[in-house]
Amino acid sequence: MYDFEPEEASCWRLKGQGNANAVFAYASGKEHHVLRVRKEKLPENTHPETSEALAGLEKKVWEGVITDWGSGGAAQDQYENKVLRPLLGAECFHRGEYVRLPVDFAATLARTYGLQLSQDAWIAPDHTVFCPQPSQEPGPRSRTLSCAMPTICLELKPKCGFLPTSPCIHPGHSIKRRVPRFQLHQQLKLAQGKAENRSSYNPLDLFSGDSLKMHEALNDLLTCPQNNLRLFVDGEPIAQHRLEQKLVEVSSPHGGLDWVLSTITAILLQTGVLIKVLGVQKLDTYDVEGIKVLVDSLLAEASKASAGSSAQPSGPGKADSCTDTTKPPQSTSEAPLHEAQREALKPLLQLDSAAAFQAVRDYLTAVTAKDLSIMITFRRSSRHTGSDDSAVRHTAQMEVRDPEAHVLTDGGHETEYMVALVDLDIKPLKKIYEHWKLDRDIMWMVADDPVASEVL
Ligand SMILES: O=P(O)(O)O[C@@H]1[C@@H](OP(=O)(O)O)[C@H](OP(=O)(O)O)[C@H](O)[C@H](OP(=O)(O)O)[C@H]1OP(=O)(O)O
Ligand SMILES: Nc1ncnc2c1ncn2[C@@H]1O[C@H](COP(=O)(O)OP(=O)(O)OP(=O)(O)O)[C@@H](O)[C@H]1O
Repeated sequence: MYDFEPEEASCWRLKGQGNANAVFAYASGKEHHVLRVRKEKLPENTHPETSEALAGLEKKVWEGVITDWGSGGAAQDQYENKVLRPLLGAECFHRGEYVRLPVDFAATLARTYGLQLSQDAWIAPDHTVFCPQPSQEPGPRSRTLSCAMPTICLELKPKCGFLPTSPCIHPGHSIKRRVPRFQLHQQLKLAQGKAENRSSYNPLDLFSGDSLKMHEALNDLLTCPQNNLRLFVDGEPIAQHRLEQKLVEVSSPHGGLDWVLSTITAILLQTGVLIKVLGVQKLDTYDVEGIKVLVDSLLAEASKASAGSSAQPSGPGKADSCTDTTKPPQSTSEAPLHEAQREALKPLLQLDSAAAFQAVRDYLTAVTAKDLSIMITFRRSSRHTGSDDSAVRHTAQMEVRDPEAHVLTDGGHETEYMVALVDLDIKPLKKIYEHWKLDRDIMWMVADDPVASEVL
């Protein structure tokens, strides 16, 4: 469908990027696809034997689910199809098609935007626009609502929507049971200069199912969007500092920000997408404090079992050179396991290998759901269709041709919308050690900072 000759690279415009991927839109505007290109990974600071042991364990953990770890995106495809789709439902899923980019094309794109890009990429629908855009020639799918406003896409990265209750959590970390992880992490981000202002956003409110609390959570995201709220207008990404102003501008003839937030809330409730995402997040039942110990023990067992192997008996948390030894040794995180944790961990460490691998898979799957984004794309019709809601819904269903679109009615107006989930990447096993270190750093931060303890 697309020509990936190097001279074609200029047709692709950077639309967004994260840690792991850069996303480009086709500049002609005729096509409604994005190219999501995997960034080149930096060389890792991990002991090679540890990496090998982790890679071996990772294959065992996913045995029977992922059968192809080679290049070509098969592992991600199998993860989405076999693990995520049954849990999250097919509605919000738009799995892209893997493409191996020619080396010259990837290099030209990388040079243009100053990025380090791999050749691994996916073509996916552009979720920030309807197909086709209102300004374009009508096509077979184009008999959509006549629009009074541009297409708005709000992208939410809701993060973890529940408080952990795992008995594997150190009693000294009980704040984790009371304060959402997002707010605890804010503390560390502020201290590290990764966030300029504290966000008051509370994911528990967004996931509450209570429209007033959801409205409030969305309002907090607007006030301080960080990387948890992004705006696209007619497919164009809007700079974070202009987000609120632009949203006011495009929505003011239709009820302004209040209408936008109510619409988003109604869409989230109508689709039930947050309930599904929360269900997957809750597969993290042991917390990283439990899962890290389980992975340590699985690595130790694998090391014992492989005769003659020189693999390290523990994970990178102990073996690599990233461990920060400058932190106070009296911290509960460096202390040996608490008696209560030891007790709580017993059943976990006695699981047979199939159940242990399932526990690790569940944790990793939950992490995907804690990191995904929800793209909500909508536009309001100029037509006033009367006040009989059932009649309106019927008419709307007859007229809206984009199979991805649904319709919401308010005050006789029709709002066409689509919801899509993005960033559904499988998380590598080694991430568990990164999560554990981050968790430890957050706990140090909160324990050591009297202001933090007071604010939280
Ligand atoms: O660990 P967290 O909660 O900070 O989440 C990371 C995100 O940070 P955030 O706190 O949302 O700013 C982080 O987001 P940013 O790149 O900072 O926008 C990534 O999404 C990262 O995932 P990956 O390494 O790209 O696979 C995320 O890592 P995972 O936890 O999903 O492995
Ligand atoms: N199908 C899509 N249509 C339109 N925009 C998209 C699409 N997929 C991704 N994007 C945009 O590109 C951005 C980066 O994509 P993505 O979240 O996949 O990157 P990532 O590196 O995996 O992110 P993270 O750092 O959170 O792990 C998204 O935040 C979103 O704004």
